[in-house]
Amino acid sequence: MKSAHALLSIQGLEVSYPSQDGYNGVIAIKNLNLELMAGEIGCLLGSSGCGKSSVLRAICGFEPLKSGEIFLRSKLVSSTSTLVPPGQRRVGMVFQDFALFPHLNALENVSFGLQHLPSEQRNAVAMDWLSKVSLSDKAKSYPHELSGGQQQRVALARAMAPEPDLILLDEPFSSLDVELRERLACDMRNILKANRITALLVTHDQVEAFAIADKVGVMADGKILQWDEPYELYHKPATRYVADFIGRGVFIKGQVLAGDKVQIEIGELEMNQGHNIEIGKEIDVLIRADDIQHDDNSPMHAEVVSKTFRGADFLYTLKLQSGAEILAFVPSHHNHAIGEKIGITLALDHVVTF
Ligand SMILES: Nc1ncnc2c1ncn2[C@@H]1O[C@H](COP(=O)(O)OP(=O)(O)OP(=O)(O)O)[C@@H](O)[C@H]1O
Repeated sequence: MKSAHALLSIQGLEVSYPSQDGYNGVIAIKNLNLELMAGEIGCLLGSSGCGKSSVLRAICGFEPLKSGEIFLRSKLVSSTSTLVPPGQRRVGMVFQDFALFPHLNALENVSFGLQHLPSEQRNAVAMDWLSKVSLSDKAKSYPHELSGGQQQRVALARAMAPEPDLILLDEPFSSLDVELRERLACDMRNILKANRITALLVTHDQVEAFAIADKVGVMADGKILQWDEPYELYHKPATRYVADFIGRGVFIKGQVLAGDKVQIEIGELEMNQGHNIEIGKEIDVLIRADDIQHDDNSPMHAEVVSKTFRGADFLYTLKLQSGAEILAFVPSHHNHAIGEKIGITLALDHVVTF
């Protein structure tokens, strides 16, 4: 159902590409629905080839639709018989490689989309946007004189300056260092929110998606499997694929007990969503790395099978008595050897079962 107040509304979107031999086409997007309210930041999250960029291209007007409709501010911009040209959609775009004009300085890059304004006003507006992304002092710098993060902020200012209704961001952090990404994702969210900009981002990186977006859609094979707030996606994944894709975890076997409980090898858990499951039934229980706590005093032990040092913590793979393996994040001052048995406790809030 299309909401009258959505800034962006996509209904039943299908996009396909012709195959190389010209016969059987590739269906890249299948019956995709999504809505963004004004000021909301959405994100499409999925692995390579799942169709994220095809959705952005369809919103921009670069792809004709096989079926479905796209509305911007309730105006039909794409359908099988309508294709409003990209330049008339009031949609801004920030590309993976930022695509700044190398021969123009930061100010000129930002003023590029402001040709309709008299030159004095154009400069003032561009300077104002540069200051909103904290780059007033770099107005005269050329892209090659700016760091990756600064180039990205110029690209964002350039996209925001003409005040589009919607900004699309295609993997905006992928060319930057891993450490930088999380901080910049947080900065970008603050800039977008401070300027009440509606944005849709695509990424394959969950940390980025969660740091920036109000709503995240997990995509696979041209479909959105779940569109939800990050907290809900993490704690209440609707499908096994989503549970697997989000966070670090494993499934271990459990048996349903009376009173909506489930027994797993390392304890008894209360199910928040397990009603109507027949007692005695075997189910899979998701145990994430952050559900397991290391505790030297715990009587329950597991053997360290492998470990990855991540700076602040280790990601341990631990073997239980049955041979089943679980993951655990353990503060990095607890440096245990492979083969050692360490004490663990279960600390689960939301039990996810399939
Ligand atoms: N121009 C094209 N011609 C034919 N097939 C295409 C074309 N563009 C994309 N595809 C196919 O459509 C599917 C979705 O591609 P898309 O680029 O939307 O995925 P993506 O999730 O953005 O991937 P990535 O994260 O790698 O950029 C893929 O199977 C891809 O091979």
